Formats: sequence, structure tokens, C-alpha cells
Amino acid sequence: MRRKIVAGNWKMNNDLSETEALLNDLIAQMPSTHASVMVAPTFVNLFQAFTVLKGHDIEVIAQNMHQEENGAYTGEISAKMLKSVGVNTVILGHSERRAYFGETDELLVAKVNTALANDLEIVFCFGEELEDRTSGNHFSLVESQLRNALFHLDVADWKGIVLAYEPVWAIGTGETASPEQAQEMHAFIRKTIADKFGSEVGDEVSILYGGSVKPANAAEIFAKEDVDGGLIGGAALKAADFIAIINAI
Ligand SMILES: O=C[C@H](O)COP(=O)(O)O
Repeated sequence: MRRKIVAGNWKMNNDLSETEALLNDLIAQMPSTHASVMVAPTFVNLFQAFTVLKGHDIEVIAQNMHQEENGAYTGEISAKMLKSVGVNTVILGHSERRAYFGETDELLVAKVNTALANDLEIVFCFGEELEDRTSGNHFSLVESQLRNALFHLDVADWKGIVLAYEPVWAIGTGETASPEQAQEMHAFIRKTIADKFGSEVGDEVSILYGGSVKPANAAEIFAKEDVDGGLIGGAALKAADFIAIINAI
């Protein structure tokens, strides 16, 4: 179901005490909102995040997951492990995973399948590099990312998928896609999904924008018709900024 979402991806930030402090600040300042609010702390703090947030309307989600169910994969985390601590949603395909850990579309197919098989919802990230945009290749690049990783799905699988368009040139750079650029790409993404899976799926899928969203630009971006919220990095690390972004939706 299409819904408004504000998700904070904390990346490799916040140790245990910092995690508890930020969550308590969020609890203290959380406004009443129609949006779903999510936070993605690092793996080692997921369990404590659930403990701190018990009874509060903030979903704890994971930043990544291994594609195999279990086995000899030192340092990795399985879908079942995430489920066992209460996680119901996992971020997959983030550009930092693609760039620094070599995650390919092919690998992401396996991760998507494993997540869905374990009843995990997915926030699926994708987006073009600067050179794709400057060369005018951004639409075909985004279309290929969707096609390669998600076009094998069944219509029913889309109940468990949220899309997060994150132009790589806007992540952590302070450079944001303009609201018009975001809307143009989100409309293209929605049409791409509708053309492949039908208009019901296209209409219902939530599409988040990510890339240097901050209190000063969130409202303008979120106001666009095909933007259903944001996946927030840096600004999610400060309670006041994250709360301001939630208020902007
Ligand atoms: O997952 C979040 C995105 O990578 C955006 O990060 P950012 O808000 O720091 O640009």
C-alpha cells in the first residue's frame, strides 16, 4: 500500500550509548504523524533499539542482509537472524553496498528473493552516478537497475517492496536533486513499474527520495506528487533534524 515514509539510515554511525541517546531523543520529540517512521541502526545495536523503542511508533529496520539462509559466511547476518530480533524490513541495494562491497544486480536478485522468502519487507535502493546524469543516461540506467533486480518478481511480491531512488551524486554531498528532478525521476520509476506489473502496482508502490535531504529542503521535495517520503542519511543522526524532516511530510 502506498504510504508516506521517513526512514533514517544511520550507516556506520552511533555506538551503543549513542544509539540509546538518539532513540530517546527521538521518543521525546516525536510528533504525531501520518507517516511511517523507521530507523536503521547498525546490526549490533538492533536488539537494544527494539528494547528502547518498545511501545513507540518507530520501526527498527536493518541496513543489509546476506543472501544465503545460513552457513560459513564469516561476519555476515542472515534474514532469519534479523527476524529473530524483531526486524521486519531490510534496506537492500544501497549505493554504498554497490560501490564499496561490489554488490551487483545479480547479487541483489538473490538478496531480494531471500528477504521475501523470509517475510522481510525491502527498501530497495538504486540511482544513477553523476556521469550517467551528465551524459543524459540516467533514465536508462535507473530502468536497467529496476529491470535487472526486480522484474523477475510476481505482482504479489510488490506488497513487500518500497523503492528508494538515491542519485549517487546527491548522497552525503550536500548536493540535492531539485524537487523537479526528483519528481521527474519518480514519475518515470512509477511508470516503469506500472508498464511491467500493471497500474495497480505502479500506483501503490511507495517511492522514497534519498540524497542530502535536510530540514531546509524536505518539504519541497516531499510535496511532489510521486515522492512518498525520504531515506535520510546524515540528517537522521541529529534528532532535531530528523524530527523536522518528519514534520515536513
Ligand atoms: O541512505 C541514505 C542516503 O544514502 C542519503 O544519505 P544523505 O542523506 O547523507 O545524503
